[in-house]
Amino acid sequence: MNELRLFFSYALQHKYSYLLGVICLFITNLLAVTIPVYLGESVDLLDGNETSDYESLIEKIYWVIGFAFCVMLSRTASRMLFFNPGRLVEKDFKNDAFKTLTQSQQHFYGKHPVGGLISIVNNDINGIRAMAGVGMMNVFNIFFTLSMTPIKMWQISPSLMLYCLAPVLVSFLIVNYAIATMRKLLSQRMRYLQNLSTQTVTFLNGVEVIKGNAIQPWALAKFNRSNDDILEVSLKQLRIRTFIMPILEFTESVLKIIILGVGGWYLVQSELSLGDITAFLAYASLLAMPFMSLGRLISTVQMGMVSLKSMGRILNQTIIDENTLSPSEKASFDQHMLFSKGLSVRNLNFAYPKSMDGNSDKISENNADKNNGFALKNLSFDIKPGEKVAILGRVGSGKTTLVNCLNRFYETPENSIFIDGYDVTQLSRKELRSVIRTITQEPFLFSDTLENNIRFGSEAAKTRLTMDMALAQSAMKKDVKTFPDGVQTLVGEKGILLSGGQKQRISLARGLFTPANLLVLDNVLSAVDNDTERFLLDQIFNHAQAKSCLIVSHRQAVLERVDNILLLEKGEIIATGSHEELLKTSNLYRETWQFLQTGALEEEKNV
Ligand SMILES: Nc1ncnc2c1ncn2[C@@H]1O[C@H](COP(=O)(O)OP(=O)(O)OP(=O)(O)O)[C@@H](O)[C@H]1O
Repeated sequence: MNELRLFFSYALQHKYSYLLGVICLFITNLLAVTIPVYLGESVDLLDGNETSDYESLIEKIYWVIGFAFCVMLSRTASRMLFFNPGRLVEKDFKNDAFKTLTQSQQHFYGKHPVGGLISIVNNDINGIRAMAGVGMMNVFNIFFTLSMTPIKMWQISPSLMLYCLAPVLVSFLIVNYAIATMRKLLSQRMRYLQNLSTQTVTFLNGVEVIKGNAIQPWALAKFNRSNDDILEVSLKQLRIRTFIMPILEFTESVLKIIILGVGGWYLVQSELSLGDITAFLAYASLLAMPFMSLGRLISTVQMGMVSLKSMGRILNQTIIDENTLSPSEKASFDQHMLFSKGLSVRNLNFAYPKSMDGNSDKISENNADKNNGFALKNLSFDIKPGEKVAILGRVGSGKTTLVNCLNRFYETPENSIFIDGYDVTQLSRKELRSVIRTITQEPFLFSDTLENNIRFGSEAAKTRLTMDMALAQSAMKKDVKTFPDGVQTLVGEKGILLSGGQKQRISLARGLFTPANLLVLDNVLSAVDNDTERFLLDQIFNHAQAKSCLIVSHRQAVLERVDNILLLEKGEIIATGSHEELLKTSNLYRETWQFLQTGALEEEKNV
């Protein structure tokens, strides 16, 4: 969607408010151009110096006061009627941007760093708000003033009006040139703000690394450079802005001089009265105002367009997340019965999009060298209800990639992964994730209480576990007793107040708490000791609410206990079978097993 379409798809939701605002602006301008008529007539009455004119003068003064009061009311109303939608449009854009960001694919985040996205939602949005509020108001205000004021001036003296037009046009051309320069600076400034925000997020995320390696001077220098860029461009903007306003004020003064000079000449020639000149002077002020607003309007629109372009990068992503099964499939589809036959993977191939250069059609060179560009190649296997399956493979063999394809964290290829025969790409992510629950390799905790971190995403009504049971099953009960506020303890940003093992176990508790048919555990037991590991495995295998389990692990205790093992090498399944079968059929498995046993013996000796 182009920028203007995107803008109007939001702004037009408030069309009635805008419509009322336009009516108020029309009334405001009509009254504003009527006041000089009365002022002129009053001055003419004064000029007449007749006692009989005094009553008419008082009457006209009352009219002027009345009109001025009405102008005040209608202008206030018009501002509210335009500014409120501006705020509402801002809110809607922010909400939709956040919603889209929560559904964006992983490669989107590869192209757009989080800091930059935060800056778009927090800073760039101001441009859109201004365009929807003050911008929209100025469009109509300028149109009414510039159409009504010259007509009134023309009615008094066409030639004097043409004289007045000349300086206005000259200043308009100068201002327009200045504003064209502003546009470049504006988009530069937004880019710099996004850079600074990205740097801030990156540095704060890695603050421990910065402190640990004593590289504060390096980080500070980088931060300062970005900050200097912003300062430089802001100062340039400021210089142009401070130059525009005096030009417009100067134009107004020139206009008045022309009116006094040329109008004075017409007065001497008796072509105009003193009242006409007074009215003209009042119109000159009215005319200068829209030209000032015109400058502001152009810059508001330019800023808005730059902001809409940034926002469009978020909102214009095509995220299809709905059930797209055919009508006949839908007829037999029952969400509650899903996974009654289990999961099948058939000839699954997957290549990462080339993320950093923005060309998502190309595959990642990282993998291309190793496996013709594919991180997963021709994988086929099944997980039946109740079955426990393990994935074993060297570092970088594609284990996490497979996990992320199963739950569609990545854009899973069509016709490759099926649940009960339904292609997972035709199910909504919500449907899919109510069946497959994944606990990722890097546990992520929200800055909230421990209990909330476990409950997040669970539908309380369905779970048969109490918080106490979830804590017991994830071996967290003892730890929680030592926390000052038990399960209500705040865990800090990303769980900073907890140990690595505690974070892993809380994330495991989160997975166990919410029922699912297939529990996928991606290397989640790496930070726990052997005894805890055995305890956790017992809980997972015997008490988990899930019917089936897929565990990425190279732990002996896992490999011995699962029904089936998939041995991955460079993205391909090179052997599959139970532990006993693989010991007989796969050299690599046998070697790995011997290596694991040696490692375990060493560990025991060290203990
Ligand atoms: N986001 C990504 N973009 C491009 N390539 C990636 C991305 N993530 C992983 N890869 C590459 O895909 C391959 C498989 O990675 P994956 O993370 O699936 O391996 P893994 O078996 O889980 O490794 P580990 O045991 O270290 O977790 C690796 O070559 C890796 O460099």
